[in-house]
Amino acid sequence: MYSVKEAFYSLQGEGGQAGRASVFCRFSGCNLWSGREAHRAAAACRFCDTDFVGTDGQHGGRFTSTAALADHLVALWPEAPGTATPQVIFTGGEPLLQLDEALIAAMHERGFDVAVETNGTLPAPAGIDWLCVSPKGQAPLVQTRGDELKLIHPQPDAPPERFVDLGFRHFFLQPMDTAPLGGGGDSLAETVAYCLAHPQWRLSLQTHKIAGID
Ligand SMILES: C[S@@+](CC[C@H](N)C(=O)[O-])C[C@H]1O[C@@H](n2cnc3c(N)ncnc32)[C@H](O)[C@@H]1O
Ligand SMILES: Nc1nc2[nH]cc(C(=O)O)c2c(=O)[nH]1
Ligand code: SF4
Ligand SMILES: [Mg+2]
Repeated sequence: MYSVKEAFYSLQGEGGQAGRASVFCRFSGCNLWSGREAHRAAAACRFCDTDFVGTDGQHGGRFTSTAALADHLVALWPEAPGTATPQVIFTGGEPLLQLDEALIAAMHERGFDVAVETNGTLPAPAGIDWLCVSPKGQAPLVQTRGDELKLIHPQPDAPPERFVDLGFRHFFLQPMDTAPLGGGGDSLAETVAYCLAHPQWRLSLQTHKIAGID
């Protein structure tokens, strides 16, 4: 049984695949926050910009079989000209609470590349084509390799220096959107300054928010 908050077709907004058309599957639930505002201040992850509670979003629901969820996601890919490889991005919430090798294989069988956005506190199943790890504060990091490390900045308890020797192909710093926290701070200026001073890091902007899309 898989619990999905919402599923939709959009452009990957962040990181090294920004701009790529993708089907998003947002799983319900997270191991670092309940998703309830009353619990935010005491959570292990306190800056989340996402509603991942329940299964009531667009194209959300409970899926009792791997094939049913895979077919549901494939149906969101448009009938479109051209030869672009379809991609599904599993996110959440924390997708590694639910994503398994069977679902990855089912998406591969249907011709999709599989990307994942994870907080890195749970081991990733085999077969993922693009693994994005976004560490959170002091939460123990078990996924120390992947395609991109995308650190939200600034996090006083997660300085970039701690991550530079890990096994990732790309290192991105993404400014913290403080709107979910009531605003304040200038994450963008601080992140730009850090990237200028530390060229190992590249700037990642949440381009879907700029574009006004999901
Ligand atoms: C909502 S999370 C879901 C996936 C997974 N739980 C994680 O944290 O990576 C998706 C992406 O949004 C990022 N994110 C969450 N809140 C943010 C914020 N306020 N500003 C910038 N990025 C944020 C996360 O770090 C992660 O890279
Ligand atoms: N367009 C778009 N790109 C994204 N990349 C990662 C997202 C996420 O919430 O995991 C996200 C999202 O919510 N929307
Ligand atoms: S780990 Fe990801 S989904 Fe969970 S609260 Fe943090 S940003 Fe949100
Ligand atoms: Mg998002």
